[in-house]
Amino acid sequence: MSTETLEFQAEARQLLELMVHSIYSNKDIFLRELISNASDALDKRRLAGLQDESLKADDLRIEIEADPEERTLTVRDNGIGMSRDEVVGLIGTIARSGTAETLRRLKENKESAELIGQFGVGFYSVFMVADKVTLLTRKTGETTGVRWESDGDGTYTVETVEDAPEGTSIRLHLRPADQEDGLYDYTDAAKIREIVKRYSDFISFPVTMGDSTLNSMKALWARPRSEVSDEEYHEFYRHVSHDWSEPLDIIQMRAEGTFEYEALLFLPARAPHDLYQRDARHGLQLYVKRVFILDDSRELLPDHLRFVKGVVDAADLSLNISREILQQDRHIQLIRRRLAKKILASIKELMGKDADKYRTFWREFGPAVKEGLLDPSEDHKAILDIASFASTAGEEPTTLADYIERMPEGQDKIYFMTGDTRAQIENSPHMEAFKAKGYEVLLLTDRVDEIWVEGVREHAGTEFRSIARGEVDLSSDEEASPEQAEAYAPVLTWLNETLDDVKDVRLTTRLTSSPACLVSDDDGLTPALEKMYKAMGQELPPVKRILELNPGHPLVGALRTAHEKRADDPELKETAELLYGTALLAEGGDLADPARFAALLADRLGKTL
Ligand SMILES: Nc1ncnc2c1ncn2[C@@H]1O[C@H](COP(=O)(O)OP(=O)(O)OP(=O)(O)O)[C@@H](O)[C@H]1O
Repeated sequence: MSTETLEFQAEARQLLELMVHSIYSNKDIFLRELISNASDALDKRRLAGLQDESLKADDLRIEIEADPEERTLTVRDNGIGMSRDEVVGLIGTIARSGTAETLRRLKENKESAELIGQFGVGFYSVFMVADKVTLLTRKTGETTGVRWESDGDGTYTVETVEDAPEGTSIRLHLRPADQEDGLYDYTDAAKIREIVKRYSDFISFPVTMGDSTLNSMKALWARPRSEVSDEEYHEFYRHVSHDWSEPLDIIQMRAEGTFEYEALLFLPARAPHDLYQRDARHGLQLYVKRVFILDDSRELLPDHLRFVKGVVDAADLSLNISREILQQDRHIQLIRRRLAKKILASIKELMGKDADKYRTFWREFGPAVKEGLLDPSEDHKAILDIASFASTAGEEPTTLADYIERMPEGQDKIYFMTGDTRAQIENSPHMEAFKAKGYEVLLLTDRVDEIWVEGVREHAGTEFRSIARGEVDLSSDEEASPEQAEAYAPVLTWLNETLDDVKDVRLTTRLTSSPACLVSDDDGLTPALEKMYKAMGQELPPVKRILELNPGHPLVGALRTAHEKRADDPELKETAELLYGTALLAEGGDLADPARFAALLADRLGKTL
């Protein structure tokens, strides 16, 4: 049979290069990766046998064979195997999105181990310890197999073979041991045993070498927490998540009664790069009575908790359950609700017992968790209980409970403003009266904040209130007097007619130092929302806001007087435009016609000199 020589895809080649010039000090992990892959293949094989009588599988196992003379190590499984196309597609390429970006960062970065864990080097890690790798595989149901071979340089060969056993065997031609470089003698039985025990003890198939079985095969989620070491949990976490960093928290639960299940869940310590990509792989592994059924089961978690990793083992589901059924199954919906509740409760506990971990969690996953506030069927209180927000009270984010606790006499609302950056909001004119009064304002800069504040009205009995919306209701000593209102009525009416882009013009006590600001109606769209809708392709009539004027500002006072004296002066109209433009700029908004604004301003400045 002819042998074909193919090139690794560019990104795969870069990753291989990193492997060959080994960026890890711990090379032992190659074996964990091989066993992990073999275990996944066996899971699939077992399931195929359960779903189709004719494929019944027995004696599923992983065999390790070392040959000190030849300096080879072989890891063999009788799992599902790979077709020729799969070998080329899965081993020769890295399909995961974001790989190029991650590789670029890896090259520059020292936190490489953590970064690389985000997409898992998996199979390629063999090139840390081997200078030649031969993979022989035959997929269940196919008659011919494939031999794949590579030295870890830019190319590999594939050929069809007639007599391959079902499953996959991977033979490593080991590099010479070099203890200083962390490269051990991987034909040494004691070393192999140590590695398997340490990293792969929980694997549910026997891992054998000669006559002995090296692992205990105990399902971790079925063991009491007190009997499992942190190290074992962490290894298991790596197996299910492909993430090399340690999880922030471990959540275990068991439901007994009419519908029994066990769950072992992990909160990761960092967000994967694809957390906000629709088609990304998220979700839990589903087992039925210790048998692996499905990977990435998003149905087991609400979307806003999609980053949680782990396993659910349900006792009463059918082994034939499909994703489609999963979506509608009443029990699954029940599990999802219970898991969500338990996860939020665990995060709340984490807030109390380890503030640092909680802060890391919220920094990484807060924006995702807040998506839950967009779903009316979710428990908003439970989500807001574990949320924190940037605030004018200090550099550190605050919880709502702490905010409410700090509210001074007279304040009865949770004030917030949304925007792109903290600085932009803090310097916005809307803030002035709140600063003056000493009222704390939450600074909401995540995109999702723009949306949830539209629907969520209160927390723990205290209303939310945007400081850029509606009339300001701060009880102020400087309320506009009836005389003032009367004096300003003509100029306000005139401004309203003159400025096409505003829906109303009124006086405010919101401002202390700026002349003007723009606010949305109580039920009107905000500019950020308008932008979002437009980005989604929705046609909207232009959204108009209200121009609020500070009667205490000299410019506003002078405009009123000028209007009284010479209402027809065309320059007054330009002043009105400048006033509106300034209000827009001050909040970080975009002018419709910046060139015109600049020309008007330059003209005015010229006249002052
Ligand atoms: N022993 C095996 N039997 C069957 N398929 C395998 C085997 N080893 C690898 N594969 C296939 O090759 C793919 C790529 O493996 P690789 O280890 O590089 O990445 P991965 O397992 O998908 O991810 P990670 O490395 O993050 O665990 C696997 O997803 C699997 O489909």
